[in-house]
Amino acid sequence: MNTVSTANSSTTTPPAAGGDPDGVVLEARSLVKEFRAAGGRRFGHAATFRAVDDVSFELRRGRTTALVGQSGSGKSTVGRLMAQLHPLTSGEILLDGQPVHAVRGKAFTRYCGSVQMMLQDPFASLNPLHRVEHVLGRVLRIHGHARTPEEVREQSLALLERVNLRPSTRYLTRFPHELSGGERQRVSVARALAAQPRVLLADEPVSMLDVTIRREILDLIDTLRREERIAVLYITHDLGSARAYSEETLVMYHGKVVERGPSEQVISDPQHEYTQRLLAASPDPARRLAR
Ligand SMILES: Nc1ncnc2c1ncn2[C@@H]1O[C@H](COP(=O)(O)OP(=O)(O)OP(=O)(O)O)[C@@H](O)[C@H]1O
Repeated sequence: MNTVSTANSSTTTPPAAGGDPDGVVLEARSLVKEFRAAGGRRFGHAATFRAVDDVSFELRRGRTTALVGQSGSGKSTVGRLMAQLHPLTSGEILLDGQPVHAVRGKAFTRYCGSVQMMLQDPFASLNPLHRVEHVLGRVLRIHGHARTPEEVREQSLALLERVNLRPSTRYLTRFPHELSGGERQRVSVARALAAQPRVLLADEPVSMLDVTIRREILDLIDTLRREERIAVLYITHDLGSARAYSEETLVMYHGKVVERGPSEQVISDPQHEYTQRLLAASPDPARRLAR
């Protein structure tokens, strides 16, 4: 599959020849996100709740960074900020070193050409009225990777092969309800790949799947990371898979990153009291998934 840079947005510039020596594709700098708090106004001002508080990190080519934390710690909000689905309260997101301002319209489409998001619920993220060929064809056309029906079909089949949905011709004409949960999530991966992105934001991509299927999907994402040099943000509450599938782990608590470092180190020797509690609450904190 072609992994050409698609950073042709007016908000971005392509990397310098040879690329960033550190391989940084997408960077979060001091991200803050406040939501209006439930319960209205205080002291005459709208009360706000800070879901993300001064979060910074870098996503590098061919590497996976895990964002872990308990429910409500702010992980998904970080993912949505990086995907440009929420405006920032403050802070900055940089793609190829260039600030990305809250993008809409065509600029948003161009941003999605570089940064794709994958959600945990494949039932909700795939339109039940559309066949797989429509789902993939739409993305291929929007990003200009296929134009004619023949090109769309050929590339869609190649994408299905890439995510191990074989025979691909059979999957092309299926509706989401004709697929298993794991197959649906493979279609979600294929849809993300159709944009030829350089960054994949995977928000709990396996939490709704049967345990037996989880590893298959995580292995697939890991293969793409390695072979296509995609930068992956892996959002999860599962410390075992963060350890197995990411080089770096960030631990979030109440909107802040309280600990970060090489995954092996963070999970085998946590320094922060919250990470220690998270590990203690994990069903098998010492678990290490075989690769
Ligand atoms: N659109 C919104 N409006 C108001 N509050 C929100 C909004 N989105 C998220 N929040 C709040 O922000 C906090 C962080 O939510 P977020 O979904 O980022 O957590 P999370 O760590 O991803 O949790 P989970 O693992 O359960 O998905 C929560 O308290 C949530 O209620």
